[in-house]
This record gives sequence, C-alpha cells and structure tokens, in this order.
Amino acid sequence: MSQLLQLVSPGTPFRDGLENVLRAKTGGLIVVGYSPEVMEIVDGGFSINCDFSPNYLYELAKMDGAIILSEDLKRILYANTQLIPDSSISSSETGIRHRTAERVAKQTSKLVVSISQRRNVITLYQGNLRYALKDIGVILTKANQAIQTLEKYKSVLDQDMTNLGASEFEELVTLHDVTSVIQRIEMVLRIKAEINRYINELGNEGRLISMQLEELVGNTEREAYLLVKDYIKECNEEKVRDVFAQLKRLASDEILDHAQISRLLGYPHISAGAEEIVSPRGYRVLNKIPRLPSIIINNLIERFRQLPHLMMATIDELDEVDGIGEVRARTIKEGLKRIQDQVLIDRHI
Ligand SMILES: Nc1ncnc2c1ncn2[C@@H]1O[C@H](COP(=O)(O)OP(=O)(O)OP(=O)(O)O)[C@@H](O)[C@H]1O
Repeated sequence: MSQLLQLVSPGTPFRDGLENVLRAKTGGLIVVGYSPEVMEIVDGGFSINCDFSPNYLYELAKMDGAIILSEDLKRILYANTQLIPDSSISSSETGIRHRTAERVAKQTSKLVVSISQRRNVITLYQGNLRYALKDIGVILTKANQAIQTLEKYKSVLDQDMTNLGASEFEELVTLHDVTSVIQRIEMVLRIKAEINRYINELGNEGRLISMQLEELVGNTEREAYLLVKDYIKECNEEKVRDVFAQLKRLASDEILDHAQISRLLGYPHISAGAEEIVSPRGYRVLNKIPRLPSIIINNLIERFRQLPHLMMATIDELDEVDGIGEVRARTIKEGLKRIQDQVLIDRHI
C-alpha cells in the first residue's frame, strides 16, 4: 500500500495528470503496466506510445474507454481501449467504470485507477486492494493531529526511560517497569507508522511533517532495540528481532497486557515474576558513551554481564577487557559516572 501511495503522491507527474482529469470531470480509467494478462483483456483503441505528460493524460481522458500506461509511468501506450475482464470475478462496485477497474486489478494484479466523473474521487485498485485517495487538506489535518498525539506520548516515554535509567543504577528495576516502557515504545512506534502512511500519501506536501517526525522519534527504534537487548532473557540478534516482529502483531489491547510482553522477553511466569528485580546488561548506557565501538561494548558485556557489575569494575579490571587500554578504561569509568549523575538529576525534575 505504501508503495502504491508513493506512486500517486502529490508532486508526481502521474498525480498531476489524475488531478487534471478529476478537475475536468471527464472521468477516467487507467491501467498501469502492459503485460500478457492485460493484453488478453484489451480490445480496440489507439496505440499512442508517447512520453507521459499530465496534459496528454487529461486530453486522452476526454475519449471514452481506458488508457494504458507503461509500468514505469513514463509512457502512454494506448487510449480509448475497451477492457473486458472476466465477469465472474466478484466486484462490490456498482458503476461500470469502477466495476471494470476492480475486476481488471484482480485479474491482472496491475494498478488500475478509476477517476469518477460525478463523485469527485480517485480510486486505486491493485489485486484485492482498494483505496480512495483522500483530499490533501484532510490528510494534512489528520497528520498534524497525529503529530500532536505523538508529542504527548513521546514526552511521557522520555520521562519513563529516564526513570528506568535511574532505577537501573539503584538496582531497583522490576520486570513490570521494563514491560511498561516497552508498551509505551510500541504505542509510539504505531503512531509513527500511521504518520508515515500519511507522509507517503502527502508526497512533497508531507516534507514538514516528515521533518517533525524525524526530530521527534528518529531515534526511538534504536532505543527500543537496545532496551530489549538489555533485558531479553536470552540475548541474540534473532531473538531480539523476533520480539519486535511479535510486538507488531499484537492487537491494541494485547499491548497493554504485561504478561504478554514479559513472555516475549523470555519470562513466562509473570504472576510470580512481575515484581521480580531485573538488571540490564548495559547496552543503553554503554551506547551513550561517545566513540565506543560496538565490538568493545560487546566485550564489556561479555565480561561483566550486568550493569551493576560494570559500575563496580575498577579501571584495572576495565583495562583487562579486549580492546581497552588504560586511557579508554578511564573514559569508560568517567562516562558511566557522568551518565549515572545525569540520569539521577533528570529523574527528579
Ligand atoms: N469495460 C470498460 N472499458 C473501458 N472503459 C470503460 C469500461 N466500462 C466503463 N468504461 C468507461 O466508463 C464510462 C461510464 O462509466 P459509468 O458512468 O458507468 O461508471 P461509474 O463507475 O458509475 O463511474 P462514474 O462515477 O464516473 O460515473 C464509459 O463512458 C467508459 O469511458
């Protein structure tokens, strides 16, 4: 769907052409791509074979019948053709143009666009997908509302993350604290995905929204990834990826279920374990220390296993880790202390 929307996003010549036809109120039926399956159901018309231009599309739409474009939308191949799709293919549309469009899309898997003459709407069909393009003003309003919601959720998430960070240094983190933060992250990511859909549909009108989104949550996926790596029972890349894949699949009410999320992290006995104290490995904290390569972070975690042990490590002990010399050991020790001080101050704001 998002690829489809990008194809017809505002600012593209194709969208300009569709808008021209819509404004002219001639109606239109357009097939994108000319494969053997399409050839089979096309009858009559003229071969045009010229470069695509929004104005040509508008002129050709004045004629009856369907227009066929090349798959890359660069050429207009045929106009004034009749499409004869298999009439046994089901269609929920009532008008002939729209019914034809839906059937052709199902039969050929090509993108078919129907522009209604009377109802002022552009409808996209591809396979079983059907999508009526919305007015840009309406989408912009929705996208702005979603950004406002996102801002609120993100600020609560930031505070929760800081509080979690502070509890980590005090060794007071419960599994419940961790699953709460993961819930919030997932909600933020879902709003982000919704806004991304609007951005796709807005094309170059969505630039400002896109910048705001990047500013607000550009880093959230990375933070979420490190958080899961910090707490998942068995830490390997495949398991971490799996947690995110499964989180995505949860229904909205399931995200609120702490037991579900604990299970994803590898803690199946939630009723007994909700208040279980857990310790992070230290991925999030170590990633905040500037210029610390990931290989060294991995070596540190392999050696000390948990953040509390890492915090207690002396400069000599840090120095013994592969890839760490005395200077770097000092930087790490100071970095850890600085992050601890900062997070404890921030928590009490
Ligand atoms: N099989 C077809 N092949 C090509 N063009 C078609 C086909 N069926 C309908 N059309 C086009 O649709 C026009 C008539 O559509 P009709 O008014 O029945 O459609 P509709 O779905 O109600 O759309 P609208 O909302 O534009 O009225 C025809 O004049 C013709 O240009």
